[in-house]
Amino acid sequence: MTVVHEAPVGGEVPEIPADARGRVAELHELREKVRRGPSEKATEAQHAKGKLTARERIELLLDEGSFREVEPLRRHRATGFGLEAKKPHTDGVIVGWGTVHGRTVFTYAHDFRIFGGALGEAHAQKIHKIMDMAIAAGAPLVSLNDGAGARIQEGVTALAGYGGIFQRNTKASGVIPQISVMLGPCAGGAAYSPALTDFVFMVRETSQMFITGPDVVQAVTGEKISQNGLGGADVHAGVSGVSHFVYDDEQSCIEEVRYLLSLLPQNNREMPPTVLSDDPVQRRNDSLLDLVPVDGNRPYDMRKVIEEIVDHGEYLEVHERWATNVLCVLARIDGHVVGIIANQPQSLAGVLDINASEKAARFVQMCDAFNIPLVTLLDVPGFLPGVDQEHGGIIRHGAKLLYAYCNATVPRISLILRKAYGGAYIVMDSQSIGADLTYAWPTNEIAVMGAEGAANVIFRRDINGAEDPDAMRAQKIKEYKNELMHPYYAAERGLVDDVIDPAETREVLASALAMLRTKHADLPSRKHGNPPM
Ligand SMILES: CC(=O)SCCNC(=O)CCNC(=O)[C@H](O)C(C)(C)COP(=O)(O)OP(=O)(O)OC[C@H]1O[C@@H](n2cnc3c(N)ncnc32)[C@H](O)[C@@H]1OP(=O)(O)O
Repeated sequence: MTVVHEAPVGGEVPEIPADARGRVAELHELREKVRRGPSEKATEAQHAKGKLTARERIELLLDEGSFREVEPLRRHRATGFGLEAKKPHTDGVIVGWGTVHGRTVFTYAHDFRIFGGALGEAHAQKIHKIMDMAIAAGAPLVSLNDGAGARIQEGVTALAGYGGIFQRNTKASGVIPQISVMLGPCAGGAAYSPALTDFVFMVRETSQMFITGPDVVQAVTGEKISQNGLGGADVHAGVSGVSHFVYDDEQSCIEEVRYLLSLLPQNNREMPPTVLSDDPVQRRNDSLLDLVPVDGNRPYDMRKVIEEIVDHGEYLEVHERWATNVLCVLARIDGHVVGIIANQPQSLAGVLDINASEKAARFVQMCDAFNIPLVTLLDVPGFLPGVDQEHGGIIRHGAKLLYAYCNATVPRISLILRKAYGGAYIVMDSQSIGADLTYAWPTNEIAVMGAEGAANVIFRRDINGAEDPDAMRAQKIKEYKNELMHPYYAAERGLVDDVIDPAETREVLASALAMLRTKHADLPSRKHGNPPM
């Protein structure tokens, strides 16, 4: 049978089957043709690059057999540059919804085999429709990106199509989770939309993101660089911070998207999904005493502390390779999702710098938007001093983290493990900026700065005028430590709610989180704040 839609432009129009059965058969034939896509050769070329087709990706993302496609028969109506003769069904993007772990998820996937996945008017309208549906239904949106940006032949209508996506990305921000999975070379608009979403996933070697490709870069600046060198997965996961997660292959990448979705609510009116945990909340954390050295200058791996505290030691680390001096992870305590922000003493001693501030600020903001309580683990020597940092705007970037915490209305608990100095102590969810509960281990030191630095400033005259300046300095450091830097100084003033045995950490956090589950807090009515972006 010849499908009527086979030859829409010119040529002889085939007969429409007269009976209902014939028409149904025609429909199935058409569906099968659309499902197969443009050609076997194009599919082979996609596979040869180590990439899956759009439909294969959707199958990996969604629960088996749950995908319902929208507008599979859509075609563009553009003219010029030979487009009249090239009108493939789907117009290069497959859109629809299905379920992930039984919950509704909307998705769209660029089909690189059609116009290199480039976005034209019809293609854009399909994405707009699915985004509107996701917002209306209050369900997450996952984009599977493998597209060359604006479709060059369609000019300004393609550009306008991107505008509509950006506008919807922004409207959906903080309303439904938006996840961008980068699975091919994504240029121009195809890179900007992901930047507006909550999470960006990339795959090594096969995915790239850039505003302008290597050829344009070379023409404008003279710099010669490969696609991966300019905007590959490792660059964006480790240098620019554009990507939150990076994987070696598409299968493991998409599997992790499913895991992330299991930790997020459907929308901002829901709580994240809880599970029944068989990891007892009373489980003692005796190993923490040996894990964290008392000497504040000795490094250790904060990930091990997190593993010890959370259910079954399981967590998902966001931005694992970027700004490694701060850790941002999603995990569960007593089956309930929490967002943990922690200094990492084994990277730059856990200081806050420009990138760490920005990373943590975005994470705090995301958690607050999606009703995920915050647990902050402090072991911070301060903000990183230096000309580069000051000139790079550490004040402005550090303020982002301060703003994000001050603005967060979800339950907020902070725990000071060892030291918390200066502005970094205030910023990292101190009681004074609105933490609901603040705890400290008996090893904690909260102060404006370390004792050595403090003594050099406030006892400078005594030290310089002494017969033995070194002995005087040592004495003054000791005095300062004994007076101000003992664990109970803050507790006596009510600035920490309790000093706890490290072995009780999990139990204390779990009970505080349980108490705060019914917390309700409102911010003053306003159009929106004016954060230092
Ligand atoms: C707002 C904006 O989005 S501006 C950005 C506009 N987009 C761009 O500048 C990107 C232009 N394209 C490219 O640089 C490259 O095609 C890449 C890097 C994306 C992919 O490179 P390759 O993997 O080598 O694929 P290749 O270049 O062969 O493209 C595959 C097909 O898509 C087509 N294609 C690629 N980009 C576009 C585009 N933007 N518009 C229309 N068709 C395109 C190609 O003509 C080719 O078609 P064919 O199979 O019929 O020959």
